[in-house]
Amino acid sequence: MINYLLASLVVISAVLSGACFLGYRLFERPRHALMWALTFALVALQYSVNLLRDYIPTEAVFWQSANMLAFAASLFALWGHRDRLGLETRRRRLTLAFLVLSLLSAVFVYWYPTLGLRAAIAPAFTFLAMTHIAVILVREGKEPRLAQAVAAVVHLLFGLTQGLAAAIALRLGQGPEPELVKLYSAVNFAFMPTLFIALGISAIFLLATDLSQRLGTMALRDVLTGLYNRRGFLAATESLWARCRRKEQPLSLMLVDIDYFKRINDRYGHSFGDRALQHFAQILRDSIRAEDALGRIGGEEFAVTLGEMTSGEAERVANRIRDLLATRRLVCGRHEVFLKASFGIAQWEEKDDIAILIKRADIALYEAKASGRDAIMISGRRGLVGMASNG
Ligand SMILES: Nc1nc2c(ncn2[C@@H]2O[C@H](COP(=O)(O)OP(=O)(O)OP(=O)(O)O)[C@@H](O)[C@H]2O)c(=O)[nH]1
Repeated sequence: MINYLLASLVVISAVLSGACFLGYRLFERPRHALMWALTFALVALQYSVNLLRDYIPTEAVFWQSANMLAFAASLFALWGHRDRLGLETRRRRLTLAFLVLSLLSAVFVYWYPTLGLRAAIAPAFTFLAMTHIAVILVREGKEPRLAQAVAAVVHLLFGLTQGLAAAIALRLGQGPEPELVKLYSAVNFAFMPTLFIALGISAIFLLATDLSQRLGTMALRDVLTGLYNRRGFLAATESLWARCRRKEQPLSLMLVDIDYFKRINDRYGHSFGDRALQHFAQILRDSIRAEDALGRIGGEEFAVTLGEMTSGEAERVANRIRDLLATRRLVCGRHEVFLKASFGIAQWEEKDDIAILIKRADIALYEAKASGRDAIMISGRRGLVGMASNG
């Protein structure tokens, strides 16, 4: 009966390892997926060692190999979770922990054979590792939190059963009490396998939620600059607009288009053109507040929605951008390039919806371009408000 259970646990661990490995291969190779694949592979080996116990030459070899596999599995699980949350982990420390634990196990297995200690050391360490994972999942978790909260609970419960198993193993080492043996079997063969499967499922859920979160972000972001794309920009503008309307505050929308960008591509190449777009995006980022909406809505066309700002205040922002463009150079080999841009600004009016607001900013931008470029034009105001002297 126990052998059947162990055999199914070998298969389940192998399947979980395969699923994590697939997650690694299919979902842009997150390193933690690979570590979890290794964790479950090591657990599969650990259950195999238990299953093949009768074929292992000595009890000492059995305990030492089972313990070392358990230490390695817990350490890889821990490393994977820390890696996923962006927490630094020193490989040297992990190796050291593995060596010290293996040595300690060897002491209880070979030099001072102590049944309780050699059986308790691995679950005791797993308890510590799982509790650590549960704590960092709660403390350092990122949005959305549901999958992480579930994983934290499962890790904690699994850790607690391991802690309980360790405590019972310690007591059993002093003499087999029938009640304790029963409890030990219940923990090892009923709770632990169930929680172990839940643990595997929670890992797969984490990988899946991370992926869907990434896809959601990618759908709203421009890959080259990291700014919003048109869709993301419109969504961010909608919420800014709703907030300003509620608070009866002004709002301005600014379209910015790099001048003669085609020439940059033609002269210095497309990849330099890409760098120029990133450079331009950074200047825009540095010129506005975090709560403003900023997007790249076309090839070399950008848009900024400035909450609680009149068109006059938006004009000051445009001038700040022009100042930065004039001072921050781009270098391509021996060449220095300074970008220039044209600006169209429109302030929201009662009758406008977002489409009309954008349309008005677009007409102003067109006029700025038509006037000779490197200029700022405000919708509804006659004439240019800013134009470089060497325009
Ligand atoms: N490197 C690079 N170039 C791009 C990208 N998207 C669009 N472009 C280029 O941007 C250029 C836009 O050219 P035009 O629409 O003629 O605009 P322009 O040369 O800036 O002229 P004006 O806007 O009228 O001042 C084209 O050469 C596109 O190939 C991109 O992602 N990377």
